[in-house]
Amino acid sequence: MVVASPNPSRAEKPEAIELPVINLSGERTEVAKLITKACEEYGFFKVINHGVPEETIAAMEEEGLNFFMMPDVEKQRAGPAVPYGYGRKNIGFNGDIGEVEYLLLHTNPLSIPQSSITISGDLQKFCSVVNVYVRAVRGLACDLLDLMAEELRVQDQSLFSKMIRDIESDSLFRLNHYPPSSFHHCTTGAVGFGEHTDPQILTILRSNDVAGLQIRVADAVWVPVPPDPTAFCVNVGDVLQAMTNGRFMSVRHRVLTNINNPRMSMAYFGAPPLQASVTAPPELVTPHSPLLYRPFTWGEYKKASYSLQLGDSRLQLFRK
Ligand SMILES: C=C1C[C@]23C[C@@]1(O)CC[C@H]2[C@@]12CC[C@H](O)[C@@](C)(C(=O)O1)[C@H]2[C@@H]3C(=O)O
Ligand SMILES: O=C(O)CCC(=O)C(=O)O
Ligand SMILES: [Fe+2]
Repeated sequence: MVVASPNPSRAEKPEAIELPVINLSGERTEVAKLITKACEEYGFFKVINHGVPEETIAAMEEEGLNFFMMPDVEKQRAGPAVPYGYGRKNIGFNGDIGEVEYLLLHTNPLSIPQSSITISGDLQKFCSVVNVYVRAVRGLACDLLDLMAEELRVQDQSLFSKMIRDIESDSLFRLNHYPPSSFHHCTTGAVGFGEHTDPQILTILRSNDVAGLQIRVADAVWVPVPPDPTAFCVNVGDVLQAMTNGRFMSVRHRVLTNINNPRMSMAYFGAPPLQASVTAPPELVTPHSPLLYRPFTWGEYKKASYSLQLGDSRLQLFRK
């Protein structure tokens, strides 16, 4: 378990930055401290001994790979991703493009497009595997959010987690597939998913054993996140930055494609219900740290996000 300490020269040496890896089987208060520190410093950490069963992960990975291996016509039956379904290259609705194909689903209830009768061969099995996986990673996200609330001394310790436990939660699940770059003379990959922050509360992400994810540290340097089959990556999203009154920061990240191997990632985006109000609790607002963002609903924030481009800093629009 290593947490890099602030170091003025680290911006010049990305390889010297050790991203936090937190062992969830450690002592509760110690784990809560490490998580909070990582959210303040990076808005990002990895977790190991997370409790999500290996079979659940393996089954989801298998379904994901089967889906992306299907012929284009079959995959396209699950599209276009407007707003949910199969998409390729186009990300969002404002001209963002990446070397990626994806399946984007709403989780409450699972939004499998009606026309995609052949998803992965057996639609019912696909849905059941996704539902089991989503339940497991949502559980992990809730545990992490409760630890954060505890360490931040927020009175209602389920303040964050209850938003994604809500039956009306607007959470999403996304499978991304990045084919290897075809530019043989390049040593670095193409942009698979351009730089952005995730708008939601918390993202629980994992990938196959192929690198590509990078996070932006100290607004200065892109740090590669090595793939790790035993870990989940956790991203702080914009809503959690607002709800912690700027104490946690939503992490900017991007994906570069690998020149030899296909990368597949699976992301759960824990979000509030559309009508839920997003603001920092009074415990995190003091004369020293006045309220940074005006209260907004998740629906309002989501609408603003979708009207902007991937890399835009949307929270700025809500600064007081
Ligand atoms: C360009 C866009 C794609 C995105 C919606 C947005 O307008 C800005 C945020 C993007 C993002 C990033 C995290 C998730 O992958 C995502 C599903 C989300 O909620 O916000 C995507 C959106 C998308 O691909 O539709
Ligand atoms: O593919 C990845 O590792 C990250 C994808 C991502 O950032 C996203 O889907 O929002
Ligand atoms: Fe993301």
